[in-house]
Amino acid sequence: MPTLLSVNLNKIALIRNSRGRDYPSVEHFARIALENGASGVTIHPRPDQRHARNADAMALAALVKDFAGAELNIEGYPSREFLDVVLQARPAQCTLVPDEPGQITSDHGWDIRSHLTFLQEVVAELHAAGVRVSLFVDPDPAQVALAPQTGADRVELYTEDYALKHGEGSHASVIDSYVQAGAAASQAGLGLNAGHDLNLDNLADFLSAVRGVNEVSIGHALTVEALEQGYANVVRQYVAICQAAG
Ligand SMILES: CC(=O)[C@@H](O)[C@H](O)COP(=O)(O)O
Ligand SMILES: NCC(=O)COP(=O)(O)O
Repeated sequence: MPTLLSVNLNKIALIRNSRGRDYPSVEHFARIALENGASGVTIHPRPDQRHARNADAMALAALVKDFAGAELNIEGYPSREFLDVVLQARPAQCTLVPDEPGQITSDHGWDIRSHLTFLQEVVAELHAAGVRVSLFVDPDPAQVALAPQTGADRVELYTEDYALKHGEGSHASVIDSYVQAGAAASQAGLGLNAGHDLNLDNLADFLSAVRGVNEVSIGHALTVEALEQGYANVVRQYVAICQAAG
């Protein structure tokens, strides 16, 4: 089962918002990503709409229908406003992230035990709308083991710590936590996603160690790498790494 790539378009939206016009177009780069082998696209519309906006969710939900099998993944904190956007867009997947509104970026996974009833209610509402649900979690087997109690379909391993250590040449010190968390997902019957700060240098090592990853969602590094190498070229490189991982 190959790992699928979902391209996060947040940073395209960030550049777009800096001029108040639809340039660059999020939809244009979504098409480039999907035309070059990505299996889906991701956005994370935050409360302040600093980059991805609620309207992008509707536009991308329509756009992915032009590509057989392509999926939209909408990430975010399940506020009422966010859930209403997801219910209107009806993406294939919604990834629930425990971010506070003012966070500069996502930096932790759910404490499932202390949010269990809330997550159960949110998952049930999204399932009723036919949306697959993934929970953003730290690489902690104990958290992963709790995830089925929420009704969620998948977990997404938060990979920033791995990425930072890989950049320092010391990822061996943390990779086992991801391996164990991935094994816990498999034992719990959960699908396994991963994301945050993955890049062209660290992705292959992650996928060779953590087996059975269904989907990686990548955006920040991909966008920066594309500034040097071209968007289509970088997407194709990520797809090749995912396919080589088997
Ligand atoms: C949940 C996660 O780790 C990322 O997908 C997040 O969406 C990144 O958000 P920013 O692009 O706002 O940093
Ligand atoms: N869920 C991770 C994601 O969508 C993109 O994270 P990043 O590659 O922008 O760090």
